[in-house]
Amino acid sequence: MIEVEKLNKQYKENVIFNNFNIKFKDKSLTVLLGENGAGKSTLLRMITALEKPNSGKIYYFGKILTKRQVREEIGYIPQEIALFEHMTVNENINFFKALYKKTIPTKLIDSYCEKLNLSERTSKVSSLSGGTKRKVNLLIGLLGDPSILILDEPTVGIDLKSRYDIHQLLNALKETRLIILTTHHLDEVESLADEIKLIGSDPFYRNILEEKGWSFEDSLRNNGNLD
Ligand SMILES: Nc1ncnc2c1ncn2[C@@H]1O[C@H](COP(=O)(O)OP(=O)(O)OP(=O)(O)O)[C@@H](O)[C@H]1O
Repeated sequence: MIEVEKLNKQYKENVIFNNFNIKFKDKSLTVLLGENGAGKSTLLRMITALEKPNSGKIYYFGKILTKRQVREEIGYIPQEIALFEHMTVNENINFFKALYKKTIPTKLIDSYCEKLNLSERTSKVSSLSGGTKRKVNLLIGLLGDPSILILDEPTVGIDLKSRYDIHQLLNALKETRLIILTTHHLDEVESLADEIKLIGSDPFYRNILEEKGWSFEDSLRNNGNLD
């Protein structure tokens, strides 16, 4: 479980979170929904210890962790693809593997690649499609065997088949870990979400979720950040 308590975050005069509380359950995938600028990426970066809140606490499985412990516990897959383009997929895997204290065995990497339909392991990243690059980006985030996986729009701008492959793997992974994901795709919400948390103020999202009959938590409103 991740518990965010009384979190405050502002950029100069721009208040993003005001005494904000939210919880994420273990062994489930939570989708964070909200319009552009709602604060989804900011929240994920604070959970990942890449950014500091102005005040507030974040508990990971009941404990406060140091920055280094957070990095060991979390696999963070950012919106931007962060790979070495001039290296092959396998060379990227080996490079990033070397940065971790503990890593997953080669057999598990092979099995993740199989689930992702990722066969171009000896090709240079620069020659890969956008969808395949996103698959490799996800794979890199898994190398340290994280108990928490955080993905910021992992399937943005890719074809349906690649998105399906990524969904297959995420659906298998969520059985054993805590996953938080942001997306703007409703089909992604439908095929992946165990929990939906809305953090935007745009009524469009609220209305569409109600129309679909999906249960969701209205996080900013529950926290008194909205009227
Ligand atoms: N480093 C920063 N400096 C100043 N303002 C920032 C910074 N990062 C984010 N913001 C502001 O914080 C707000 C929330 O941004 P954030 O990127 O978290 O939104 P988001 O919900 O992830 O949006 P998107 O769906 O577009 O990714 C926005 O108003 C943004 O302009």
